[in-house]
Formats: sequence, structure tokens, C-alpha cells
Amino acid sequence: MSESLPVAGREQVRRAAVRLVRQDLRGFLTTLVLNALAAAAALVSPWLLGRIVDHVRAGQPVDALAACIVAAALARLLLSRWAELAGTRFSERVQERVRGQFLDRVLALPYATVEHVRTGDLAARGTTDVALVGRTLRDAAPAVLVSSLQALFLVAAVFLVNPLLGACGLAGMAGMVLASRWYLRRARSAYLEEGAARSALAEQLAANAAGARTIEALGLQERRAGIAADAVEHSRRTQHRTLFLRNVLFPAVDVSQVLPVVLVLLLGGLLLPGGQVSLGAVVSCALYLLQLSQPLETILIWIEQLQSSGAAFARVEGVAVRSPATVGARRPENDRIVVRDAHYAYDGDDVVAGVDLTVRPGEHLAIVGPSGAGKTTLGKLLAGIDRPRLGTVTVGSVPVADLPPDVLREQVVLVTQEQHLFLGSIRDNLLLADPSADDARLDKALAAVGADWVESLDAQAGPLEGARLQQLALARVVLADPHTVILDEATALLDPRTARRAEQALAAVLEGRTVIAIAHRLHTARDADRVAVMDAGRLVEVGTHDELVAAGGVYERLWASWEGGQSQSRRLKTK
Ligand SMILES: Nc1ncnc2c1ncn2[C@@H]1O[C@H](COP(=O)(O)OP(=O)(O)OP(=O)(O)O)[C@@H](O)[C@H]1O
Repeated sequence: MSESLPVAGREQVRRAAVRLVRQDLRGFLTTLVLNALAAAAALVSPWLLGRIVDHVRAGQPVDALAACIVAAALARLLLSRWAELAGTRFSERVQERVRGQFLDRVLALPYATVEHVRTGDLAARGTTDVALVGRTLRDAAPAVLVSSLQALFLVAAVFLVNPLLGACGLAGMAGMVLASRWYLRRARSAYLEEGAARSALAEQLAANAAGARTIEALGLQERRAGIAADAVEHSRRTQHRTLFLRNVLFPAVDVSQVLPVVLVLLLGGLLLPGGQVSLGAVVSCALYLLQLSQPLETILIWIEQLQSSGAAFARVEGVAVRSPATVGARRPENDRIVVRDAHYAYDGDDVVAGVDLTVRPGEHLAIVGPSGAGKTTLGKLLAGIDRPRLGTVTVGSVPVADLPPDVLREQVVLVTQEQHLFLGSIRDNLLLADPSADDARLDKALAAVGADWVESLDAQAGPLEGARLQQLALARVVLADPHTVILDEATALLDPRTARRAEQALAAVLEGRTVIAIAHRLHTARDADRVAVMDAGRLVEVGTHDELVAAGGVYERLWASWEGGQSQSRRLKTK
């Protein structure tokens, strides 16, 4: 049941971009003002050149004007370097925030969401997309900002020198505007499709690599290779589409770039004899329009990256749609866990079907049933790792699967025999459960689970044998301090001596909490306050051990066969 994360809409992307600028408004304004000054300085030289032409024609000296040109060129150089530096610094700060924000949001995604999104999708967003947005912010955004300001100032300058020539030059740019509009209208969806196809391809490759053994064992090589080839082909087609868009845009722009200059020279040539324009004005305008081609070219070079990174930013921002860090998930009102008509299916039929159950705060509840009855699956629904297909599983009236990890671990923690150690010190491994805990709390948690073998919190958490691993996992539970602990085969595979030690640690951890034990050995059920019996995905009986034995139903039969097995093994041992 894998799904894709959403993609942010235009409005959401716009708001996110504005938010990013607002967070560093000073940096943005500094960059803008410096660029405006550099662009203004660039206007001085062509205007002065025009004046020089007129002065030469009139036989006047031009030394002062020439000196001004040198001064303006110097000022322009200094201002544009300064603006570039400010722009790069601003972009790098924004880039850092985008990366940090993405990481925070992904870490805050509910487990149930992470479990079900396609791994390739999340990986592609976290790597290719974030990197593309970063590159754009570093290179494209400053370049486009500078060039836009330059272009704006140049057009304004042409109009100031001579409105008629300005209008003529602007009309010459119509071709470029049309070509850009044609491109922009198609580019967003084309780049989004290209990004999605890239994700799908990464997903297929990751799945093939992860399941290589299974594929080989089941002889599925050809089928999987076929599916991967389809994904490659789809990705190729989407890339061809974006390539086609670029192939139309760039030549069209190249041709339309020279058109304004040609038109201004033609009109200037017509008007000059009648004296409607001076030669200096024509020269200035032509120079301005020639200069215009450079910022326009820069904009067009980067516009492609802006488009594709706009799509990438929409995919990066899409994570926020699901992230409680931005959505603002409700906090549970109390500790009561309620299951209402919960259904869950992996691929085919429901393996949990219409379960209703209220777990009373503070009780010890055992879930029992034959193998394959759906006990572990119900445990995962109760722990918020999976989301029911139908119905609800709530804690304090909030769906457990919607809770971000930091809130969830204060509510419900699932302890299984599959515990992970992460590369780092013992302290790093413990802080996962409560990043704010000081060393005294960490030591107390280790003492509570009897982990007296830990000599230093700074020691690297190397490979550990079962019981020690389990103790670290339980110390994490102590630190997270949830009101409810779900145990699924937490000690089942440990050898008896180790299991006893682990169970002692467990007893210390469970004190004062609600406990839901998925009971594979029925003596756990006998000691529980209540027993819930599952059979073929349904909850068939709920009651105390004595009540259920007296009722003579499924539980009574399970108990009888368990007791029979136990006394038989006792007899065998005494023989
Ligand atoms: N990841 C999975 N993909 C597909 N089917 C699954 C998956 N996990 C469990 N199942 C199926 O769902 C059904 C319920 O499994 P579940 O593990 O919840 O039962 P259980 O009562 O805990 O069994 P056991 O006591 O043997 O662990 C079984 O038919 C099982 O084969």
C-alpha cells in the first residue's frame, strides 16, 4: 500500500517563498538595493557615449565625459561585485533553511505516513530535489534577480532617451515574450512529470536492489527487469518533452534578441534626416538595447533551472502538507486508547476486521489468539505504525497514526525483539527517546533497567548481545515515559536466563503504565487484568482469565492446549 507524498500547489509554493524571504528581509533588501545601484551605474556609460557623439559632431571637448565614463565603469564594477557577494550570502542562508526545514518536517512525519510513502519518492525529494533547489538559490536566483533589475532599468533608460525609439525597441521584443510565454505555460507540468518519473525510477531500482534475493529465488528477473525498463522509458519520454520545450525556446529567443536593435537603427535612420532624433540618442538607444540582450540571455538560461527547481521546490514543500510540524497536529486529551470498527489489510483480505476495543488507562491487557489471527497487526495499529483502512484507533480522541514521533513516544511505545542500535555513543542512542534529557536522567534510566554494564555514556554502542540490546531499548522507553507500552515478543527469542533478566528490567519499566501484551505464551494472559482474544482478524472474546476459562470459548480451548503442552513438557523434563 505505498503512496506518493503530495506536491505543493502554486499558492503554497508562493507563500513558502515569501516566508523564506521574510525570514531574512534585511539580507534580501540589501541584495536588492545593491543590485539596483549596480544596474543604475550600468546605464551611465551608453548615455555618456551618446553625449560624446553629439559633442564630437558639434566640435565640443569630450575629456570630462570620457573621465565620467571611466568613473561610472569603476563604480559599476565595485557595486556589482558587492551585490553579488550579498546575493550569494543571502541565497546560502535561504538554502540552509530549506534543507533544515525539510529535515525537520520529514523527522516529524507520523510513522504511519513514512511506512507507506514510496521510499524512492522520499529519497528523491531529500536528495535530487533539495540539491536542485539549493543550486538554484545559490546560482540562478541571484543571477535572475540581477538581470531582471538590469533589464528593467535598461528599458526605462531607452524610454527616457527617446520614447519613440523606446516603443519601437519594445515592440521588437514581442517575439521573445511570446516564446517565453509558450514555454512557461508548458514547463511546470512537464518538469513535475519529469520529477515524478525520476522518483518512480528510483523507487523501482531501490525495490529491485532490496529484493534481489527474493527476485532471484522466485525467478522474477525478467518481470522485474521489464518493469524497470518501463520506468526508464517513461523517464526518458518525460525528459524528451522538457528537451523539446527548450529546443523551441532557445532558438526563438536568439532570433528575437537582435530584432529590437535592428528596428531602432532602421527607425533612427528614417528620423535622423528630419531632425526628430539626434544621432547621440540613436546611438544611446542602440547601445542600451544591445546591453539588454545580456541580462535577457541570463534570465533565459536560468529560467529553465528556475522552472525545474520550482517543480522541485513544490515537491520539497509537499512534505509540509503531511507534516504535523506545519499542519499543527492536535495533542491527545487523555490517555484512553479506543479502537472503533478498525479494519486493516496488507494486500488482499482484511487481517484485522471490525475490531472494537477500549483500553482502560493503567490496565494490563493481554491480546491472545492463534498464529495469524492478526495480533501483531492490531499491535501496530495501536502503536500508530500503521493506519486502519477503515475505522479509527485513537488516543485521547486523536488518531494515533497522525501523531508526530515526538508526541507519539510520550503516548504509546511498541517494544518488539527487533531493536536497533544506531552508529554513535550510548548517549546518542538514548537521547533519541528524549533529546532534552541530561546525563543524570540517562544514568537513572540505565539503572532502572539494570544496565550496570554501561561504563560510560560516551562509549560507542557497538554490537550488543540480545539482553543488553533489549535493556537499552527499555531504557529508551523509561526516557520517553509513555503512558502505554505495547509488548510484542519483546523477550520471546532470548534464551531463558537472558529472558529472565530482561523480564526483570521490563517489570521495572512497566510499573505504573498501561500495558498491552501480545501474548505468545499464555501465562502472560493469566496474569493480565483482561484478555482480548483474536481469531481470524476479529476480536471474539474480552474478559478476565477466569471469566473466559469459565465461558468455555476460544480462549478456554487455547488455554487447555497451552496447559496440556506445559504439563507434557514438565513430565518430559522430570523423566
Ligand atoms: N507484512 C505483511 N504483508 C502481508 N501479509 C502480512 C504481513 N504481516 C502479516 N501478514 C499476514 O496478516 C495476517 C495476520 O498476521 P499477524 O502477524 O498480525 O498475526 P499474529 O496473530 O500476530 O500471528 P503470529 O502469532 O504468528 O505472529 C497473517 O495472515 C499474516 O500472514
